[in-house]
Amino acid sequence: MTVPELKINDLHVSVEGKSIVKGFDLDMKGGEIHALMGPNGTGKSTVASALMGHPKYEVTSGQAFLGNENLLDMAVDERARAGMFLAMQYPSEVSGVSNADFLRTAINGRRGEGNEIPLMKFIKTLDKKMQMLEMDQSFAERYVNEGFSGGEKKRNEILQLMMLEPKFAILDEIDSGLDIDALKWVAKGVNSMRSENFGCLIITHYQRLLNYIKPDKVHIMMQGRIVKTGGPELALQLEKEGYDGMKAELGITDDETVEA
Ligand SMILES: Nc1ncnc2c1ncn2[C@@H]1O[C@H](COP(=O)(O)OP(=O)(O)OP(=O)(O)O)[C@@H](O)[C@H]1O
Repeated sequence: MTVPELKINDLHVSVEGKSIVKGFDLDMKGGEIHALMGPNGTGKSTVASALMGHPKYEVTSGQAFLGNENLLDMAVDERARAGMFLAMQYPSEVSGVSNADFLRTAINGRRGEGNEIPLMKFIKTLDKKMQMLEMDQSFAERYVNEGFSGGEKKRNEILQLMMLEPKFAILDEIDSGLDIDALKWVAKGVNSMRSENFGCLIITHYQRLLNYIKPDKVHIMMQGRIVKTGGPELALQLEKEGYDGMKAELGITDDETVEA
């Protein structure tokens, strides 16, 4: 398997004609886990949606490559087949479709016709991964996310991640709404995926998650682009000083568009 590298150059994204992402650069080597932090409304989820090919998010310029594959040239399903995965900030409910059926269909969609996962292997794998996440087996038969609590939905996103084994995952605020124990199980699930063939971008507001999933790099995004990159200590600095402290350090004012 090729080691995936995610390279984003000077990405600009508009939503309903309004420019949101303004020159976003990111370079992630295969196997790395990075964290993306930034104030509300700065465009973190917009980057995620644009990379996954959401039609509402118009990439007006820039490039995004997963290995040699040009993501921006691909349809949504092609991006998923290429190994992209998004754990959503607000996971959708899919009424009438059981979690197990949903996962099996998604896995087979990626594997392609003639290469479907054998049923017994699927059941065993699902069992094992649900146990790892301390999810009750009844969640396999329940409709996708229907009636799930906020924390159960987030855990279900990680179950999808572990079952689909993508090359590159974006986890959008996977820690929001999780109690302390669930946070640990989610971190355990993500850490179990760690390998040189799996890259992961964790969008989060809280340093706490990064105590459990050690990132290789931490990026701070403001006003539509990354303004500072560092190691895990950057998240601690942010927690201590807040975004105002970071803005003062970088000389960013509220109305000003950050210059490249
Ligand atoms: N589908 C949409 N329609 C209209 N505006 C949108 C849409 N998606 C994003 N926006 C706007 O783009 C801006 C950036 O939103 P985005 O969700 O990317 O921010 P964020 O950094 O992820 O914020 P948060 O930390 O609050 O989740 C916001 O002003 C938001 O209202």
